[in-house]
Amino acid sequence: MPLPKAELHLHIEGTLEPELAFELAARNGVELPYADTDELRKAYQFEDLQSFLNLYYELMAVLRTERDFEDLANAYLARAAAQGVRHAEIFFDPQAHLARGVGMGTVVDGLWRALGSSEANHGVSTQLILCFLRDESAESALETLDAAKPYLDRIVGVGLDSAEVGHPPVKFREVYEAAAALGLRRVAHAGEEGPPEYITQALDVLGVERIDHGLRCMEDPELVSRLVRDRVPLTLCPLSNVRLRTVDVLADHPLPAMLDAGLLCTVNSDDPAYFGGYAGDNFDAVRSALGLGEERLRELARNSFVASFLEHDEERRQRYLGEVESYEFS
Ligand SMILES: Nc1ncnc2[nH]cnc12
Ligand SMILES: [Zn+2]
Repeated sequence: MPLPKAELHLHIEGTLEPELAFELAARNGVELPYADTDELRKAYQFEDLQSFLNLYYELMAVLRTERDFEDLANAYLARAAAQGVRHAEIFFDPQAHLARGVGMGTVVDGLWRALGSSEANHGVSTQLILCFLRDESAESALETLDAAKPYLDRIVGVGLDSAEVGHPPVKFREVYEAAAALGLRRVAHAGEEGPPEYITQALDVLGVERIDHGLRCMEDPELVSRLVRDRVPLTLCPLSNVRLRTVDVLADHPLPAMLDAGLLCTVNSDDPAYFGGYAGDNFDAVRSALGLGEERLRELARNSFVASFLEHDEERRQRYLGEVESYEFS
């Protein structure tokens, strides 16, 4: 049995495996510029975040109907459950779909067909986080939040993703204020490729409760002290960092130093279909590459539930935490 964990940094569009991409392409009559899954897999060589995003957005063309989003989410939930994920807070990128003429209702209703029955079907509780694309305009983000208003009973919070450098958090002050006024939780990608100041801005200007990635905080000791003092969770994605070349090799990942510094780190998969592994694979990889012991792994699992947005169901959070504490490593 794998270590129980929550996954807090997972883009549902990043779970599109090549086999499902081809299946959906055939179903929807979409032509992909790759002969087969082998050729597509060969394209998974990334120089940086942007080179990955280009393929990530290109492949989304196959996602057209509610059923496509349902199938995508069910495939992820089955894989995540098999790797010990008990709770998943799932990002989605509506602007990437709206731009292709796929409506907010198609996306949310489709995802919900899988998420609404995920506990019964997969034993995984779920929440949805709507992400704004930071390389789109602030107006577009506001329009997107507006389009999501009929669906807010199924959305726990907002996030910020896509190309980071040159798109500082401050650009999205207004939409985050509007989201807060609607009672939505707030997170943002910061310090993945962007500088430590973007992390500070996300906290000060956007009022985020968690930082997605946050890796580059290590360049600023004062910021590290603040994140430790305020117990701001960081949703790290080790295999993603290697594939997008933020870190040269996994053995160089700063995770052990971050834990030693007292940061509230969690381990997640980001875009598992593209980066070579789901949540449990990321745990296994840091265990072997970084030599993390059992108590460090337990700490990471504990942190994931502490950092999750389960305030509406503290009983559940305590149950999950109990599973972590009583887990026996084999
Ligand atoms: N790792 C990542 N960083 C920023 N935006 C993303 N969208 C999907 N994955 C992402
Ligand atoms: Zn991400």
